[in-house]
Amino acid sequence: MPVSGDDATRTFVLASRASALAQIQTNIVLDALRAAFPARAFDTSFMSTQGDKNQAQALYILGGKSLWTKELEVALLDGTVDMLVHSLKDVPTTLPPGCVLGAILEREDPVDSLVVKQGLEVDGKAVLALEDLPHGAVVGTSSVRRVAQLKRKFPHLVFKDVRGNLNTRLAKLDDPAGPYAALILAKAGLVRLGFGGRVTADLAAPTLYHAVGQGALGVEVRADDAAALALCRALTHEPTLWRCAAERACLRVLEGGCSVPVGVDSALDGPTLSITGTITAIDGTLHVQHELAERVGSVEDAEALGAKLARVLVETGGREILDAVAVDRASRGAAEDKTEAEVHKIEAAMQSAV
Ligand SMILES: NCc1[nH]cc(CCC(=O)O)c1CC(=O)O
Repeated sequence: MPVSGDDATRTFVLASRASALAQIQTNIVLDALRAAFPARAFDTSFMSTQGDKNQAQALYILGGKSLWTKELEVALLDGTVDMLVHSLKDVPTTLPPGCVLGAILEREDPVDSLVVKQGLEVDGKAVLALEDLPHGAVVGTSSVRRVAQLKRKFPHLVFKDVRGNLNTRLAKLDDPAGPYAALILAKAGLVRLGFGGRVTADLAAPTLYHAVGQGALGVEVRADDAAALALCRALTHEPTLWRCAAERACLRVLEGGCSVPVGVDSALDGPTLSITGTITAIDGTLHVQHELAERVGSVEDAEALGAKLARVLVETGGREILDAVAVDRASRGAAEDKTEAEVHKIEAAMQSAV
């Protein structure tokens, strides 16, 4: 029985996946709620996604679009939990009916970082940048956005998938017999997990435009849960909200998720919001980029700016790039076409992802 009303004894249950990063992020939100509302009760629930057969079936029927968040949303909507804590970049730009983003917390540095294999030297010198890596050196990342942009700027490097949670990935990197010279990872995740010391260099724009929403935490609640929404309002960091609203509106118009080669960079300078958007072909050959800046006075203004940016990108060559990405994906098999066994495999992979 969903409990959406408010009484002083209500316990708000925060939930996320059970990965180390997800748990740390949930605890960040928990600490913020306890600090702001010392008289209220909060609890956490960490959901392992070794989903039972019914859940796997449900995921299959729902399609592969938002596997990251679907299972948690089922628990949110049925009232088992009250607040879902996500890395905002993993949250689809359109939420299911009945779910809303109640809070967006202050963003960590959204840049991607270069992490070089421990002790790696080239010509007797430590590697401090992608430029220092020799022809054919293998860089690990599973993100099409990172591969597309970096192939274009560093054609001498080879990009290779790397899977597993952060510890596993770093172990694969440092394995003397392993193929990787370096990895590209979101700085925010490294810092939150206590691996900030492994960052060799930040790859900020214009070297690499980060993912929409990267570095920010989002809290998803039931749209009709006025009490949870009121608590969330106290956690929201307005400058992060405006920047992320613009970034997400841009991606929403481009109809992409985290698996399209779309990069952004945004800044709020007084009332002026500026946002750069990029779309890059998977092989790095084509690239469109545009920057808009406007005075904004509301989240709606920020969203309008992001949507306008998307239209400019589409009209200046972005449409052709995105269509080519869609064709490429279809040829590799759409998520909707996957068998239940394949969905299980995807789930297991996500479970181990950071
Ligand atoms: N897609 C995985 C993911 N989702 C959120 C983060 C890191 C935290 C963040 O970007 O907010 C990561 C890891 C990475 O991309 O290196």
